[in-house]
Order: sequence, then C-alpha cells, then structure tokens
Amino acid sequence: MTNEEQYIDALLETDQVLEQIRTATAAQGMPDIAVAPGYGRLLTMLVAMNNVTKALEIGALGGYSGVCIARGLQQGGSLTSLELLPQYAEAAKRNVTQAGFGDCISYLVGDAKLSLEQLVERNEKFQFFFIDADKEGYPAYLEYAIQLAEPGAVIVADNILLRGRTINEHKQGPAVQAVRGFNQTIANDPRLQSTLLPGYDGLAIARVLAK
Ligand SMILES: C[S@@+](CC[C@H](N)C(=O)[O-])C[C@H]1O[C@@H](n2cnc3c(N)ncnc32)[C@H](O)[C@@H]1O
Repeated sequence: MTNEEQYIDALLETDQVLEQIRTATAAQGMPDIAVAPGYGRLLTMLVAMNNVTKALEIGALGGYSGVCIARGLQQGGSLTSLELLPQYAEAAKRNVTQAGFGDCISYLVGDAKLSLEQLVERNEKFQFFFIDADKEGYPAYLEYAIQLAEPGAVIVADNILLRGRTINEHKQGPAVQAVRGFNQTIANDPRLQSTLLPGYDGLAIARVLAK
C-alpha cells in the first residue's frame, strides 16, 4: 500500500461490521483479498446514488463486498452473489446474515459463467454489477454484465492493475492478458461511459449507455 493510501485509510473510521467480516473470513481459511476499505465505501455510494434495487456480484469470498453493496440498496432491494466454491458461499452467507443482510443477499454457487448464462436465459436485469472473481474471466463477465444491464446500469471491476503486472510488459500470462483486454474494452467501448481509477489495485467504473 502506498503512503497516500495509508494516509487516506487512516482518515476513514474503522467499520466494526466489515472488520468483523475480514477477521471471520481469515479465520474461515479464506485469503485476505476482499476489496479495499476505500473502494468498499465507493461501492455503497454508487449503489445508493443510482437507486439500485437489483445488484449482481461476481466473486463473494467471505461477504465483505456483499455487505458494502447491500448497504446501498433501496428498501426491498436484493443482491445476487455468484461464487465458485460452496464453502466460501456458505461462509459468506453466515457472515452477511450476522451483519444483518441475510434476507437481501442470495448466492448462486458454481462457475460464474454458468450462473450468468442462466440469468440471461431467465431474462433477468440488474442496475449494478461488481466484477471481482477470476481475472481470466473478466472479458466474458463484462459482456454478460452488458447483456444483463438495465440502461444506465453501473459496472465496477476490482484489481485491474494486478499489483503492477498489468503494466509490466514481461508479464504475459492469461490473467494479465485478459485484464489488459478488459481494460481496453471498458475504456473505449461505445456502449459504455467509463473511467479507471489507479488507487489500491485499480478499479474500473462504467455506465451502460442506453442501447
Ligand atoms: C477477490 S475474491 C472476491 C472478494 C469479494 N468480492 C470481496 O471484496 O469481499 C474472488 C472470489 O471469486 C471466486 N471465484 C473465482 N473463480 C470463480 C468463478 N469462475 N466463478 C465464480 N466465482 C469465482 C473465488 O472463489 C473468490 O471467492
């Protein structure tokens, strides 16, 4: 973390509910890879500012970002969270229930691409997306999000810098190449209005323009 990020993190009041989830996530044997606190707050703000009632998250881990998104939802709103590993989805469910959001978050377990295909078949629509799963899947997840988006929907994706690997020309692995392609698309696709933030591990934010 840079000095600037440390400075800003220190300004933000410790969020006991989210810190409890971070601790529980580690205790449940999951890696410490939840979204950064500053970006978690941004998720809540973007969901609230866009009056979101239906949100979709790809990559649940222990439920940290799930709570950030759920906090911004309109009354009666819901979050669908896609998670590959059943034990992670179960732990996330326990953690978000303890945080008071069990009723508005549901989990679809398995490879996100299969879950996304089912959501397309059911003609489901969402107003907010958070992409935060396997990096090789990012280009496909973006296309699914655009397909599942209501006009004006917001798409957010974390870790677009891959701890520096994205801008290191010696790194040419499949995850790096996929994220580079994803970043190019999100920056230039005429279906989107977008920006890319370099703080923490990089965050992309896009708005789906009316089709
Ligand atoms: C970076 S973590 C998610 C962090 C979480 N969004 C948060 O901020 O609290 C990535 C998650 O994606 C899940 N994942 C990896 N590949 C996946 C796939 N193909 N489909 C669904 N989930 C996947 C992992 O099991 C892991 O829980």
